[in-house]
Amino acid sequence: MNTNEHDDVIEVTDLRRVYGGDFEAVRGVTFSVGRGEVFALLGTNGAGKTSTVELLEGLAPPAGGRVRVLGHDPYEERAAVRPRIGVMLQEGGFPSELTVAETVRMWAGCTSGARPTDQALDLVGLARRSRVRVKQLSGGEKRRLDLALALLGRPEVLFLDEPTTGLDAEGRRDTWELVRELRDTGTTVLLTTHYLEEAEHLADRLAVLHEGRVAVSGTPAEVTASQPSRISFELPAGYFPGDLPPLGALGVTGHETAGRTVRLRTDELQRTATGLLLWARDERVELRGLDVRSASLEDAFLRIARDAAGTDGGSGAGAGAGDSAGAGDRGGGDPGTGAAAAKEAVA
Ligand SMILES: Nc1ncnc2c1ncn2[C@@H]1O[C@H](COP(=O)(O)OP(=O)(O)OP(=O)(O)O)[C@@H](O)[C@H]1O
Repeated sequence: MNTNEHDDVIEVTDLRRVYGGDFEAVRGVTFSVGRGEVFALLGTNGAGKTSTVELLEGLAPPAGGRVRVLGHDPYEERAAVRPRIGVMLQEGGFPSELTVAETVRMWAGCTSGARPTDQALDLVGLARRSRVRVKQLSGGEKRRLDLALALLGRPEVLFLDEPTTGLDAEGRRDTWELVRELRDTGTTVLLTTHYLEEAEHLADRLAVLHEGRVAVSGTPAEVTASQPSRISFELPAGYFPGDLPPLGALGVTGHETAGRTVRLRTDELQRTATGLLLWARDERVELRGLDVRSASLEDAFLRIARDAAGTDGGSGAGAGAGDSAGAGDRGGGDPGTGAAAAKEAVA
């Protein structure tokens, strides 16, 4: 048994899952999660997140590779693992005629060392709704009830499959706060999410899955560091792209122009921004609409989706084609178009 604080509580090595004998939904996934860490699995629809998490929960045996949760095989040694984990599935499926409190009490009957019902409901902000029938709860309240049940046995490891889907902004923030509190008291949390800001706010580390494989992993900062920062502005009246200072000398790695809007990519945001502002000062012009931003997790995520969809003859996905020239490379060079399309593909 793991007792060391720094032990990996979850270890996944070359994990595989096959459906119907020939469809490989999980194709060699490897990652580990340390005690007290929040780890997020992100990915496009159908990337294999739920398929992976179900193997960690011991709901099915893997087709290949190895899973250990708290040092045990969660499928073969289910009895050793199950009492120490909490699971919040995507679909709860409770009897709809029971009240909220009755549902918790029923669940508590199958859970050793369960928290008192009031405490469990209080944790997720459902105490006031304890006498309401489950069928009368809103979608977001049902997600909270799911979470209360997952927390009932004071789990060492918590699996949360899209925990905030259907919650309003306040409910989402409350859930994040709760997850942080649990993490701070030593609970290990593995969550899947479609919300990139959720991963950015909550996760100590994350992995982005794509088509059953880990496309990128690391801390949110590490993952975003692999993406360029962006600067955009309107060309001052009477100026052409060729009038700008030599962009390569400012650290610009790519640029495109759409109408009067210039968009630059750079790995050296401060150097590029400084050079541009000094140029504007010397020219005595204003850079209207100036927007300077570091890469976000969303940029990294969209790039993965875009790369995956990038075999369609070079439309929005080929925004890099605009890297070579200053003037006139518009249309397909508009990264907004490509990003929006990619975002739709992953929404
Ligand atoms: N029981 C099943 N039988 C056959 N194929 C399945 C089964 N469950 C999932 N799949 C397929 O396996 C792939 C991975 O599905 P999975 O649900 O793990 O993805 P996901 O990343 O959780 O997706 P989402 O974000 O849409 O929930 C998909 O192509 C899906 O259609």
